[in-house]
Amino acid sequence: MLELSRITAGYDRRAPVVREVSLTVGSGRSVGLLGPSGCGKSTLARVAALLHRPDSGTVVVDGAPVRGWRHRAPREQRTAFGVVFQQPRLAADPRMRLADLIAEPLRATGRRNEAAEAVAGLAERVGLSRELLGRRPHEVSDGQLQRACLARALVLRPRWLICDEMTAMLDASTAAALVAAVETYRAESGAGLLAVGHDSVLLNRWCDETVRWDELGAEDASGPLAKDVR
Ligand SMILES: Nc1ncnc2c1ncn2[C@@H]1O[C@H](COP(=O)(O)OP(=O)(O)OP(=O)(O)O)[C@@H](O)[C@H]1O
Repeated sequence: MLELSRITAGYDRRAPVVREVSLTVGSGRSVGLLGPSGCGKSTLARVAALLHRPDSGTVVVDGAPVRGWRHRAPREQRTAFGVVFQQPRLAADPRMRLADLIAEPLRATGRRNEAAEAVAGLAERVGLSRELLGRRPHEVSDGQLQRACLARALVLRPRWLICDEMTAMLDASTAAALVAAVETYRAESGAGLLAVGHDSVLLNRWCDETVRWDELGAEDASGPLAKDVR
């Protein structure tokens, strides 16, 4: 289970963009989080993925409370998450060939020797040809680069996937292919998913449940209004 409780987070402690928000995703479940641009979805997604330390609130991952974010998170917790962002060009080192980009988490965790086999399998899964694997980000389309970013998110076989507007910049067929690749992985691994976006048709079709940002609510003196999604 991924449990976010009373999360307050942002970029200025005096003006947080996420206030006392709670959200729970059951193990192996998929939850779509819908909300308008700028409401704080990405910030909450980054807190959930242990990439952004909240000002207050708690995150519990599969029963273990999170005590540190980013490099302060223990490796076991950090690598439980695969994350895909909206803009692949901001998420990819422009100097790396796609094969190295996909393998980068393996190298970072001392498993370089598994790279060749893992990259070949994942490339097929996300629909990247061998030829594309040898190219650098500026030599491929946004959709091709996002395919590589999804492969990178899957390479450590995470128990949780956080997809933040993963398909927002993609054409319909690439979007469908990436959603299918996520669902194939989830079906075989039992991984849970938090998918953030503003496309209710897509998220309703993709996820077990969807929840709107305004339904997450804030908590007030009379107790929690937050909606749990299990
Ligand atoms: N690095 C940052 N520094 C300062 N403010 C930020 C930063 N990132 C986001 N913000 C601000 O925090 C607020 C919430 O942003 P966030 O990206 O979480 O929203 P969102 O709901 O995901 O929006 P979108 O759907 O447009 O991506 C916005 O007002 C945004 O301008």
